[in-house]
Amino acid sequence: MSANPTAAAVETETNERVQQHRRYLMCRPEHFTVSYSINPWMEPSRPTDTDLALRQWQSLYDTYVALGHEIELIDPVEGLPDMVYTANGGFVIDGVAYGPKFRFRERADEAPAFIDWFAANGFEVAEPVEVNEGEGDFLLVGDTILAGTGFRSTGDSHREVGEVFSREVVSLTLTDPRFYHLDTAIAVLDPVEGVGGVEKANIAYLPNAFDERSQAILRERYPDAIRVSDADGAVFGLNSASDGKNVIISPRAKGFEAQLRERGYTPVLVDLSELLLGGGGIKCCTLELRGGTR
Ligand SMILES: CN(C)C(=N)NCCC[C@H](N)C(=O)O
Repeated sequence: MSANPTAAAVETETNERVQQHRRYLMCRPEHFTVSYSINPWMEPSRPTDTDLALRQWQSLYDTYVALGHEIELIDPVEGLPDMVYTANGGFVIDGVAYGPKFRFRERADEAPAFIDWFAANGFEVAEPVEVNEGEGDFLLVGDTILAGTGFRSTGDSHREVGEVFSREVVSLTLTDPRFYHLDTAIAVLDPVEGVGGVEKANIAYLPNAFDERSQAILRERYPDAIRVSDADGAVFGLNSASDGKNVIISPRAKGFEAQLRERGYTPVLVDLSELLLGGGGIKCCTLELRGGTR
């Protein structure tokens, strides 16, 4: 413990992790396969095992349920093997769902499926004009939206998402094609704004996934962030889901697991190795539903 009373108070406070309830949208990978390549992880010549993908996905689902979270399911559509990655299906705050508009033709038909689901389940839909891949590239940290660009969502979608939600949007540029969505390079650990103007929201991130300007922004805004190693980033360690206390991560991200423990979080290990063949992990299979009627 530090001799400085202020620092001591912060240490104590940051180690008391409080679990928050979550409501997530997921999609069973019944049609999962890799039949095309739109990211460096996808190799259509490599066989995939749909049953294994289903079992691994089920363990993620069961983990969320065991932690007390609420899961909604969207029906998988044959011929849309990437639909399991529901994080790309929209971005939802206060019951408003900003719909996706996919970069690649291969995923374009997922957009109406997600938009119809939101409309049928009590969400107000904001139809997108600009190319954006939902919560894959938009992360809510406190009151701020961190928005990724460089590979998928456009800079214009950052303006659009800001208009839809009337919130501050901070644009960050990804530079490494392996980390083509923001949720591969940043994990939101404490999404809720602190009390009395104190910003308690914190993140973990992979500095080398970003250009210099974005790294400087992240350093300045989140001086207390966990910076993960390239090795942990390369196994999609950051593609994780946090409820403020439990952080669901890949069992391969050993260093990140230790960093989380040091900060008082509880890492929960779930292996989605088969879904990684499509270029997605835990967070990709998880879309947070904030607000809405239920
Ligand atoms: C963590 N990531 C990257 C996601 N948010 N989504 C995964 C999308 C995978 C899909 N094959 C694609 O390339 O779009």
